[in-house]
Amino acid sequence: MTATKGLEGIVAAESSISSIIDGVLTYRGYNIDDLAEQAEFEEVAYLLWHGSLPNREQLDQLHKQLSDSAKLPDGLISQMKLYPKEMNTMAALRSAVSSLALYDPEADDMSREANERKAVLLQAQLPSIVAAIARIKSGQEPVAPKEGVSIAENFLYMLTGEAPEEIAVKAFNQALVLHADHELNASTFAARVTVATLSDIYSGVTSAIGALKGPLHGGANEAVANMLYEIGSLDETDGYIQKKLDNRDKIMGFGHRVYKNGDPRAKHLQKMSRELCELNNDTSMYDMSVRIEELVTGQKGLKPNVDFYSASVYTQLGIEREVFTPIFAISRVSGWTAHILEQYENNRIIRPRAEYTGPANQRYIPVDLR
Ligand SMILES: CC(=O)SCCNC(=O)CCNC(=O)[C@H](O)C(C)(C)COP(=O)(O)OP(=O)(O)OC[C@H]1O[C@@H](n2cnc3c(N)ncnc32)[C@H](O)[C@@H]1OP(=O)(O)O
Ligand SMILES: O=C([O-])CC(=O)C(=O)O
Repeated sequence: MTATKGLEGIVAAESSISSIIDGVLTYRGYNIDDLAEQAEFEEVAYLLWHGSLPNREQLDQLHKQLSDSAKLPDGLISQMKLYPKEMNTMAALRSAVSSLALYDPEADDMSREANERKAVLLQAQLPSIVAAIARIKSGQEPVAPKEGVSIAENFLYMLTGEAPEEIAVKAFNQALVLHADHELNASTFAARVTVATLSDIYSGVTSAIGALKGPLHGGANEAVANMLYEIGSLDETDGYIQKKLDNRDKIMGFGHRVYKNGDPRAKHLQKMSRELCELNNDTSMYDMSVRIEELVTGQKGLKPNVDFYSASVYTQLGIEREVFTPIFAISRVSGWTAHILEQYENNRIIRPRAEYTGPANQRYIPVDLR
């Protein structure tokens, strides 16, 4: 038995949710480019869960279900207020989502209907949790969700307490669409491994959040923003990046296990980043990002992934860096829950083997004789 490090190239599940073939990403057969330009995030969530786009009536019904479910249990808000102010926002999100199960009397109901209902509930409540965590961390009261508005608008409203501009809602909606699902990425795999033991959907999403937190996965968007702040200006960019390249350090937001010729989501985020920077009359962050791309792609052949330009997009929307990875989770929970539902439908416990590399034939010596 020989192990493949990082399971590279291993096909570990069948799935009909999203595909990456020859560098083209589709959700249920729809090209991500079309969805990014035209779809509302709620339509995409429906598509991932049900396999087809909703008609007007189905979409209206989903909007209503999401709106009805967006308010958080009072007990959860009280609990989040007790988290230390220095909390890591992804750790707080992980704890809060785990706690959500305690407030759901159907948490362990494994019927398809109950799990679909919980998928909608998680999709509705994650934005409310993330906005509440961000506000509590900065010493502000959480803002209750608004009725009858989209997830993108509601999240930006709950974050600031003010009605967001139309352009911000449009950009944020597009970012949500672009992050919604991505085949068997690490967090989705973690979710599937967890629920394949027939554990509940909350456990699956909690595992996924833990996996997304790492800087090699979703945590890279915050790490990119930290890098841009550390560099500070276009003039400093070449020196900073060259030093990292010479030291063979990783440059966050570049490279991908599957895409070797570029991530199809990055161009949309790059365009959005440029437009928002121009609108804000300050293109310095965009200019720095483009220069970093020139250097890293030029010297290492590595292309930006979804996390690279999303950092400047969220910054231009006035969002704090520590909320970037939780925002990823707000979108990806649609994909995680779709994969969890798919796993339950055709389940077998996921239990691979390890190639043993430790010592053999050890003799036990009692503790006082060692
Ligand atoms: C939503 C997402 O999860 S997208 C990914 C977000 N993560 C990041 O942006 C973090 C930076 N990127 C990386 O760490 C990696 O490219 C990953 C984790 C995305 C993919 O990892 P893997 O498929 O295991 O690629 P691996 O790390 O083996 O890279 C292959 C080679 O490219 C190099 N490389 C890969 N990414 C980078 C990078 N960002 N900067 C510099 N060098 C890199 C590696 O050092 C390695 O070089 P070597 O063969 O000389 O040792
Ligand atoms: O697929 C991956 O390995 C990481 C990724 O881009 C994502 O989860 O969106």
